[in-house]
Amino acid sequence: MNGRGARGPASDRQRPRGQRRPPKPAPGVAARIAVVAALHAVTANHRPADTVLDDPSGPFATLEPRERALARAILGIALRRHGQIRDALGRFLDKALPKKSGPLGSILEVAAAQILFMDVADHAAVSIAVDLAGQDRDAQHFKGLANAVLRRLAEGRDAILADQDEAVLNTPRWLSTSWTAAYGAESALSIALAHLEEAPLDLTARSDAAALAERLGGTLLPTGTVRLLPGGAIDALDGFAEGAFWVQDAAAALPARLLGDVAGRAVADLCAAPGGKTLQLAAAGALVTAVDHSAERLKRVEQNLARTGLSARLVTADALAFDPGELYDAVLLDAPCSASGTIRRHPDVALLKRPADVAALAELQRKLLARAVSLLRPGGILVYSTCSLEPAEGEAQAEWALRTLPLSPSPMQPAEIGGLDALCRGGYLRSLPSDLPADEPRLSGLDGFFAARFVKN
Ligand SMILES: C[S@@+](CC[C@H](N)C(=O)[O-])C[C@H]1O[C@@H](n2cnc3c(N)ncnc32)[C@H](O)[C@@H]1O
Repeated sequence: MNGRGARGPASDRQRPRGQRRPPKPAPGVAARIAVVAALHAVTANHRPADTVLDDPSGPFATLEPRERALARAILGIALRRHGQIRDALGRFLDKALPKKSGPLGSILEVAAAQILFMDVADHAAVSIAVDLAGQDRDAQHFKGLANAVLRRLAEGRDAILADQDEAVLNTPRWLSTSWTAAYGAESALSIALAHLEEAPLDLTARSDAAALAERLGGTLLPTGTVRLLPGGAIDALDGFAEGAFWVQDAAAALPARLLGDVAGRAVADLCAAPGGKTLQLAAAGALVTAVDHSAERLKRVEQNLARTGLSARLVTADALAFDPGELYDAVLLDAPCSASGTIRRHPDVALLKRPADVAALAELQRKLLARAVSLLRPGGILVYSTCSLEPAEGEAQAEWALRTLPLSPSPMQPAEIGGLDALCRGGYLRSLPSDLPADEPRLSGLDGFFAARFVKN
């Protein structure tokens, strides 16, 4: 969006002396302004939602906690149900919106997210949207259109929702084609449906997972993860400040465990930030060297280590050029990937990623695999993992590594991951968002993850 009229009020410092403070937006309006800007940043400027949410000069930065929580909820739905929202709006638009309509598209989508999927009064969603359009130089010409479309949407809501195929509409075709080929039509559908639910809050305990589950009233999964319902401030949870846990999806916590007993062993954690696996390895007594090329992201690892009282050597470097002059007992390569396994947690991934990204990342992953092997002593263990559902970033890479690099397979056993047979596919770890179902959808599922273990010849 061009932001005119949709920006927050100027700070007191910037305001000329004597000028009156502009009126504070009515409750809920600041949240909608921020969501419109954030949605536009994702869909038009292709920025990952997390970078927009965390941007200190971004649209969420000045929101008060209550507005922020509302804005996050609306943005989450607008991204997760983006295909349905666009389909629904399209039913009332004869043609594409004019190019010179400013943030009108995002304003309509944000209002539609509320009308279709949230417990918000229709008239409030419509009137705020029309007001926001009115405040923008370009969108103001379409106030009438916005009003008419959104009113008709509210009237037709039930019939539209009954008519839509939510799994199809919210899943890009190339992803459903890939999942159908890899896992079958039934599983592809289950994955798409799992993506419509918010993911649970998963925690890894620094030491005693059972005690942490009891302390927080969470569920202890067979894999050792403590699971809570999503929502609420993580830093307000009992034990956060003292570093009793860190946030980590239950599937993301499995690859580090495949390295076995690492106490006293030299382990390189390549592509380590924000450090969930570094913390696991350090907590298990490994001498960890955590490598990431992003100094910014390594700061998060540093903060997490400080909070949990754990230690690791942090190295800012391109893993492809990392040359420590020593060999490691084990290497964990949690490679950069399309992240298509994390769509439940990051619904923007479905909107931002393209098949070409998978191809480019697969090439990088092979280079990183070769580098990882060169850092291992003979007999050392390599675990390669990605949070992707695409076999091109998982199984195909493991098969390539076995054909090309001095590696032997080391198939994993279900007992190593809490006895979850279903996740042990062909000796590899392969989790799907539809795995580990529970009665409460928001306590169900896992990130889509792949991991393979090898021994260096
Ligand atoms: C999937 S994330 C890693 C998540 C992390 N292992 C964890 O458990 O928290 C991938 C990371 O790879 C890093 N990365 C990407 N390319 C890299 C490279 N060539 N060398 C080092 N790090 C790289 C990114 O900065 C990012 O932090």
